[in-house]
Amino acid sequence: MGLRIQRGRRPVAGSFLQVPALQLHVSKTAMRASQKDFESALSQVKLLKDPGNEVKLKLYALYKQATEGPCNTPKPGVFDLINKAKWDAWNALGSLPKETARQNYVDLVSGLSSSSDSSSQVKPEADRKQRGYETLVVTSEDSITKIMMNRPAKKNAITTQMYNEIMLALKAASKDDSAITVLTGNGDYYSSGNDLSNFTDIPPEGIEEKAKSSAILLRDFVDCFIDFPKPLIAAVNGPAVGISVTILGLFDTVYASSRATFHTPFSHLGQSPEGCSSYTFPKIMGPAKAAEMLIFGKKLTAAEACAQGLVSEVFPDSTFQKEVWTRLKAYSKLPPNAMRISKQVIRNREKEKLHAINAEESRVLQERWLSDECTNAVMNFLTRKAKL
Ligand SMILES: CCCCCC/C=C/C(=O)SCCNC(=O)CCNC(=O)[C@H](O)C(C)(C)COP(=O)(O)OP(=O)(O)OC[C@H]1O[C@@H](n2cnc3c(N)ncnc32)[C@H](O)[C@@H]1OP(=O)(O)O
Repeated sequence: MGLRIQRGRRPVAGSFLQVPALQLHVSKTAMRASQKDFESALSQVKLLKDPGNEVKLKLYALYKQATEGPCNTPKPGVFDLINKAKWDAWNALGSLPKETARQNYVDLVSGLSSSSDSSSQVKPEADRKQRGYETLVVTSEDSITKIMMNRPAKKNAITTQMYNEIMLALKAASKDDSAITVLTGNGDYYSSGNDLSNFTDIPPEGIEEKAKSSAILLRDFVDCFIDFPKPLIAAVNGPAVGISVTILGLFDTVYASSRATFHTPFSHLGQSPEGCSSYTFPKIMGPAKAAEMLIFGKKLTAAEACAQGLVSEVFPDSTFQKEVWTRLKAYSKLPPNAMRISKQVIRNREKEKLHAINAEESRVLQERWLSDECTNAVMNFLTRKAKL
């Protein structure tokens, strides 16, 4: 995928080491908590002074998730208050992997130990923060779950790990007690789209296998947006490229900074539209405007994107954060069930169609990734010969 450079020879992992981007694939799993760390945290927790019910619930939930996986017991009755609170806390962790839960447990106990050492209280903010993500900052506050892409130095380019973490964060947000969910970016970009170095991490089975697994990842990723049950809002804080633009058609509301731009340079990259944009964009802006973006890679300003219906409202960059969050805090106080049901009424009849479109777009891209056009475009970027 994007690396069929030596014709007739089977590319192997690491066969392209002269490209500096390739040397960045360092596994971070070594940083995860071991079973020993976990056991030591379990002993340590008994020595702590009472951390309060909220923290105890969090510890309980992480312990259950780390040892048993996702919540697997029936919901206790409404009058069984204590067991229901415990069940809710565990269930809110969704499909958080066992090892991440174990790491979060160890981190939480270590934070509690150091704060009790210095006789200070655990800050509620620290408790509200959901940890365990390396490429995102995920917080829940004021009935809003905020998922912030957090690779500002790389313009929030989406690595394989980030795709997976966004899926996990969305799954957790779909089950937590927030009313609305917001996706945004840290730094000057919203996101520069797919991290092009994803194309360099070729498994020993070869590039066809890489294209296949990437198509599966893409399809799963987009499916999470199609199926997301609560109001989903994008706060587009700066320029957006590629897949970060296409999936906007699956959001319920899109707010943009006046500095944001919207760019889908698929033909330049030898690729084709994804994120259901081959369907949502013509529907939103009409086929002629959609073709200019999706076939010819026309970059839209925030004002143009708003005029064409892709963006709900544009705010001056200087007041973007303040105005957007004030608006969202007001929306988050609306009855959550009514909002969820309204979304279902608006979106549900399209769901099946969107899943079929997503499958088709992913299948077409799987082939595109093996093309010379795509290989050359990705190579040119990675060897610093080309930028958008
Ligand atoms: C599982 C696979 C699913 C795939 C789905 C299909 C998805 C398709 C798409 O999303 S297509 C869009 C792909 N994106 C791009 O082609 C953007 C490439 N980037 C650029 O052209 C430029 O970086 C820029 C215009 C976004 C910003 O330019 P500039 O302001 O001059 O900043 P830098 O180029 O210096 O960027 C800083 C730093 O970030 C790295 N970087 C930025 N974007 C990407 C990216 N998309 N992939 C990889 N790396 C990126 C850039 O290389 C710099 O790194 P460095 O500091 O040099 O180490």
